[in-house]
Amino acid sequence: MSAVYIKDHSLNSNEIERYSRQLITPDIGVQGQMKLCASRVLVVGAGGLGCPVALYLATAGVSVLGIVDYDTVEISNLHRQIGHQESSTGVPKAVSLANTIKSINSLVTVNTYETTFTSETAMDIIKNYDIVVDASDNVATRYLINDACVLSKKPLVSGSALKWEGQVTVYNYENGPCYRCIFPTPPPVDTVTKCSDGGVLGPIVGVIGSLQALETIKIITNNKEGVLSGRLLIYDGMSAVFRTVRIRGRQPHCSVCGDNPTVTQLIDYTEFCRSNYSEAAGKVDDRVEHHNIITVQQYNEVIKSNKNHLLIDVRPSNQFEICSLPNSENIPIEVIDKQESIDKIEKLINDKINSNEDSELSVYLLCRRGNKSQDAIKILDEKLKISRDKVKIQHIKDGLLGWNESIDSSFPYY
Ligand SMILES: Nc1ncnc2c1ncn2[C@@H]1O[C@H](COP(=O)(O)OP(=O)(O)OP(=O)(O)O)[C@@H](O)[C@H]1O
Ligand SMILES: [Zn+2]
Repeated sequence: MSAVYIKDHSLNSNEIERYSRQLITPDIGVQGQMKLCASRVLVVGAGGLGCPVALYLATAGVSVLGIVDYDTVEISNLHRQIGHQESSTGVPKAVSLANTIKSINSLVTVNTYETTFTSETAMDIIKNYDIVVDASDNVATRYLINDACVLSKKPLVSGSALKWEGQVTVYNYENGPCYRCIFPTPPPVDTVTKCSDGGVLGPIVGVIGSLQALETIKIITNNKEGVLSGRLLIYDGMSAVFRTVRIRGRQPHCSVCGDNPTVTQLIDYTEFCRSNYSEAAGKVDDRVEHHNIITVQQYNEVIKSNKNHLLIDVRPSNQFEICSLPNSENIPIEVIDKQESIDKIEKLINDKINSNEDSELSVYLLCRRGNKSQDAIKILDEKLKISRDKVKIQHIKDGLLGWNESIDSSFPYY
């Protein structure tokens, strides 16, 4: 499988001065620096991982850096995406990161792609680079990058981070496994926790992104022995523990890098993974009956008309504490099926009905994006013993993100 042959580039005095501390390092040397100064690396994602990766590769003297990101900088990115500034809010992330890089190392050529990396765009972009770094945040993009790397015979430096933990490995290097050898099928959509749901600490993505940059430097400088191929490095930031575990080698039956591959060109990864190329946009499909759905606009009318109703917010309590709509009760989805919660909901319903006897009571379920609130409908439909004559249960489509977008932009978006 793919090795990397980077031609040498003789160093000029500027480069010798700038990279002096690095080029005297054992196993780098002038030869290694010459390789770095001739190398071309593509970084997909200019977020939490992509910022440290691109910054360290640029400062190490990579010749050409490609940066792909379809998104723009937001204030909530700045706690960890250290290649962007407050003044870049609203600017495409690829451009913002490129500007930061150029202000640190003007010797580097930065190509920006302010676009989504898709099956249509991937091969055309990748062909200009020697190595690809996956700094994205969603499963569809991970499979896409993997397959594009296998098909174009390029090593892939992969990283991920969530909460207090992160992982790094190198795929498709010197006959090592690819991402599909380890994960032949995508995980069920519901089991994927996202940074925007689970949170992540800046220093965690900083550590993982730095390790990705280091693996890339080892590949470029031909330090083959140390490359993290066939091994997975796991960092637990809370316990301050690094572990490296062996993972499966290349699988002869792998559908893309195996002996008789069935994937011989890029496919539709959004269909394959039943999710899209955007972690945040993650369109939520309607999974409940039409009469169980209310829009944020309709809920706004409910509030304005003072209609008797019960609002249950099913997000985790730590999210509820940050911000919530007025008069909402927090019963997290994780515990809503417990008898204690059901009893509590029945009591809340009865209290509301008794306070306003002749009206029908609507119970509205709310979460961040309108996904878990649909699960809650199904659970309550099954568990609530209370008569449905006077009680109607609905979920608020698009959840609090929809509320922020369409009703109240001052409601914290996070
Ligand atoms: N297929 C893709 N094409 C281009 N950029 C992508 C693709 N998939 C993911 N990205 C980018 O990768 C980056 C991942 O970084 P990260 O998760 O730290 O950022 P984020 O999406 O801004 O996070 P948050 O969830 O806080 O909004 C994002 O900037 C995202 O736009
Ligand atoms: Zn494989």
